[in-house]
Amino acid sequence: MHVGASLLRLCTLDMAAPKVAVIGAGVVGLSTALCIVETCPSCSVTVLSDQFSPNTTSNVAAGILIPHTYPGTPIHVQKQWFKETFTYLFALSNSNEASEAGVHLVSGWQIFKNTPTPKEELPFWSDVVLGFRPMSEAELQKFPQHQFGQAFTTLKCECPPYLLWLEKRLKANGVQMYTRKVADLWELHSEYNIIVNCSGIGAHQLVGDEKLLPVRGQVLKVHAPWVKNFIRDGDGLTYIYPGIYSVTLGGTREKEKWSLSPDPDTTKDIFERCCSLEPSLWGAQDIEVKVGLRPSRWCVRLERQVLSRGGVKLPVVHNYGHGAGGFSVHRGTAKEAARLVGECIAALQGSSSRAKL
Ligand SMILES: Cc1cc2nc3c(=O)[nH]c(=O)nc-3n(C[C@H](O)[C@H](O)[C@H](O)COP(=O)(O)OP(=O)(O)OC[C@H]3O[C@@H](n4cnc5c(N)ncnc54)[C@H](O)[C@@H]3O)c2cc1C
Ligand SMILES: O=C(O)CCC(=O)C(=O)O
Repeated sequence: MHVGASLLRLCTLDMAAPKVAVIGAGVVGLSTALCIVETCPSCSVTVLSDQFSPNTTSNVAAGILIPHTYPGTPIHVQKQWFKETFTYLFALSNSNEASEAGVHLVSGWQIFKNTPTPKEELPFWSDVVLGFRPMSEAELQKFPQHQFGQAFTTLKCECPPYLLWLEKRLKANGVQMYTRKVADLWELHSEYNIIVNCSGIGAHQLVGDEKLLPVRGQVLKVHAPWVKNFIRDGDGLTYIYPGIYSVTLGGTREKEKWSLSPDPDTTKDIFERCCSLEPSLWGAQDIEVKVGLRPSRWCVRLERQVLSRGGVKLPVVHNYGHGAGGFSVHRGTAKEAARLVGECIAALQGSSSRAKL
């Protein structure tokens, strides 16, 4: 569209009902869209995504709420994001929607082969999860290779049902959802007032973010309904997370690897590592292999940006780069993104009333 025509079009967009496009339908995009409609009921929100559940990275995740640390984000901010997410999902797990949303409490152990560092011994999230305490000698007898451990109760999302639950909530709030690959944020400027970028690893190409890199993860989903407790090796590589329908066994963390093809040798290695922690898993059945690319970054990109081209301005809120912890912090970052959308609306309303004078 000609720049002059788009300027005119932008001016005629109704600022009483700002049009917001959220790019991405993973846990971050859907929860951000939901927070926007909750905080700005007059907004008209549309989700645009080239893939929806079941074809997102978010579908591959174990969905456990155990934060990963973003070195470039202050710890108190990360704790706030985690706390808001935990509080939100705890209430959901305690409601009559818990089974549909696939959200439940799960108890278990994080174990260490060597004495942990002080940060590992008392992680920043220890007073957010429930009942965090050192494991007793009797509990540690289950893990003869490990010297130290922590017991606690946290939450887990069964990821595909949780994403569908979010989609259902969005539809009930009048949010439109369209399959569309966005090649350039500017292609949306004549239709929307504000763009919210929740494209996960897709942001590498969409906004050319070279600080955003994939960390490939392979996991197995197995049928082992007798496994009730989670087990996480403190090195973060080997984990067992029982869910409602399957147990997730992990994992791998392969930096800058883009392949989505499962690797059979890795499958065998993951299975053996998990069986050495929980020998009853030798009896597990129906092994399904999944691969996802964690959108990893030094810090989550959660900020406002105003793009400018030929005198036209396009407000953008970025919310991507959640790496290995998207489920753990999604609600907290979605709330902050919605607050930033509110700031964009206030700025647009200010400039449209100035233009009328
Ligand atoms: C094996 C594995 C296990 C994990 N386990 C956990 C866990 O237990 N707990 C936890 O907290 N985290 C976990 N994670 C991390 C978690 O999966 C991610 O942090 C989270 O899914 C990121 O969500 P997202 O919405 O940003 O990305 P995605 O789920 O990848 O969603 C991005 C969306 O953007 C869309 N998109 C991208 N580019 C474009 C474009 N140009 N135009 C239109 N649409 C576009 C995609 O189609 C997709 O819908 C795990 C990750 C992996 C790989
Ligand atoms: O690290 C964990 O324990 C949870 C799984 C996860 O977040 C991951 O594999 O990225």
